[in-house]
Amino acid sequence: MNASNTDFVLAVENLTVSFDGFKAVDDLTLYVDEGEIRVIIGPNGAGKTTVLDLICGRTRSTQGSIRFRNRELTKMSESAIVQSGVGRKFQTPSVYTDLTIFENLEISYPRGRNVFGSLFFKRDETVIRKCEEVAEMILLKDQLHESAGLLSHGQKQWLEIGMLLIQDPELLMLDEPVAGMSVTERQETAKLLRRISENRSVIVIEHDMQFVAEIADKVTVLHQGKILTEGAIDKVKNDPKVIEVYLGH
Ligand SMILES: Nc1ncnc2c1ncn2[C@@H]1O[C@H](COP(=O)(O)OP(=O)(O)OP(=O)(O)O)[C@@H](O)[C@H]1O
Repeated sequence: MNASNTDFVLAVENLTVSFDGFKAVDDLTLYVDEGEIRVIIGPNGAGKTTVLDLICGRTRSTQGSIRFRNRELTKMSESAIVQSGVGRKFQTPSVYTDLTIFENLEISYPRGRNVFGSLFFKRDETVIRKCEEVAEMILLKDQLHESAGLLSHGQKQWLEIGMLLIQDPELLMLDEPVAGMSVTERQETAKLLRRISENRSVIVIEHDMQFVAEIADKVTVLHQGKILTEGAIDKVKNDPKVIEVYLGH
């Protein structure tokens, strides 16, 4: 049986990308389950960000396949990948600081995204409800009509997650979501990701091992573009190979 036609939300198989002969991702195979939080860890330059870039279509693969709900993504445009249900958050928050939290969420609502959508965009009950629902999830309901510029760094990260959630992605990818956050914000983010994964899968790149232990269903350790090991956090953090190339440093 071809392993690609499975119940996995995401099936990455034999994925390779070469930059001038250098394989940043090298024959990578990984599968992500429904409702799973997968954390990718590994030393600098291991290829973690490149894997997310490949999945969201920002970087084109040299070889291999990426199937999301059994649809091949490697030939699709970035926007088609977003529309198929893959959301990606980059490291630096990019919220509109001169708009309110509500407005930030509203402009991210799928109908408002293209030229025609925004021309005919009407603020109806559905949109308002959805913005409120997402604001509650990201702990910003009480500040809904305040300026996003007043939010802390951590809250801006949550708002950006909310701007993705409003599009209802089935797979959400986050690059170092707790970088620069306070301890309390980290704990809240862990709870937030748990709530988010109740009805979608999440891939997170993270260095903070305490946070990884709190959220990960499964950890994939990348090293030189390949999987060094994969499994539950306890297995991974005690693996001598992982200690040697990553945790011991
Ligand atoms: N567009 C590109 N052109 C050339 N080399 C690239 C490109 N993108 C990434 N690389 C190289 O691929 C390797 C993997 O980079 P990547 O950013 O994916 O690593 P990472 O594991 O995310 O590291 P970090 O933890 O530092 O963010 C690095 O050596 C990087 O310089």
